Amino acid sequence: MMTGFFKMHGLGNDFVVVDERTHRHDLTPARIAALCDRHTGIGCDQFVTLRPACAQGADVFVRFFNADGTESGACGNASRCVADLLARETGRDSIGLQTRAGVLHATIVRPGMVTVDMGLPRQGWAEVPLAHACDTLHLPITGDPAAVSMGNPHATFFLTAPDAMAPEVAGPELEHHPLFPERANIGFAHIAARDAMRLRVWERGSGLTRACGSGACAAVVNAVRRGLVERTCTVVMDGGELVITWREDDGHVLMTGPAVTSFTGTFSPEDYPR
Ligand SMILES: N[C@@H](CCC[C@H](N)C(=O)O)C(=O)O
Repeated sequence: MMTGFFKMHGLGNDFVVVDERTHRHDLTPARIAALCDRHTGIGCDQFVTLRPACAQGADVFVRFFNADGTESGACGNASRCVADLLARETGRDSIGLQTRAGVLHATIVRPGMVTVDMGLPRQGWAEVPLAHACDTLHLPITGDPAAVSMGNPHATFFLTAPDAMAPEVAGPELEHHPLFPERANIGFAHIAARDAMRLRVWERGSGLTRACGSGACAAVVNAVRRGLVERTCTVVMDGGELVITWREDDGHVLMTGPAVTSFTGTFSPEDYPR
């Protein structure tokens, strides 16, 4: 039986989205990893499945998988893409996304431009999670990164020059640092102004991507905690820009940026190893 998919991206962070609301498709972690392979599969940074929602206020239950087949609680760029998809399906401009990290509310700013309320950042060491108690604003790792969870674990390094650290060199080891029991996404940020930063992210389970939405939220939260930027900040990544606001009144983080459908297609799950 053929499975339909949407190929989507947010700032070049790309996804295969499979709708399982009416029919499950036997998508094991190994099969997802094979489908994510850019040479022998469809190719994408993350694989996303949609199932019926069971939480109040949610239109759909969204699951995010990395290219290695592991699951993550959050994916900012894919959240915008799924909201855009559902908005076009329903004709509404407000969509509730149930994720493993909670229900996120998305608003369509205009066609193809979406704001997602990514909720509260988790700043406690056990919430990130870290392997032992320590100050999440100054991790005991060379380079002095800060950590926070946006529903998934992030560490952010603040660089003195844009290319002071190369994500593809430092990222793989840091992702597996013993301080991160669930591994971590590693951000490399350079503050350009009080309202702008440059960011590259080595993503857990997917490697260097062109943009990371949750990583951008984490970088702004960590930069605000360190007094480096204002609460609204433009994050410039290889694939383009996101505007992130860490709202003062309720502590929620809002992420605004594009969502694009590249093409649709079909595949046969049985053609990929289970
Ligand atoms: N690209 C994402 C994050 C995807 C999940 C991440 N690699 C993890 O394992 O937590 C984004 O846009 O947030």
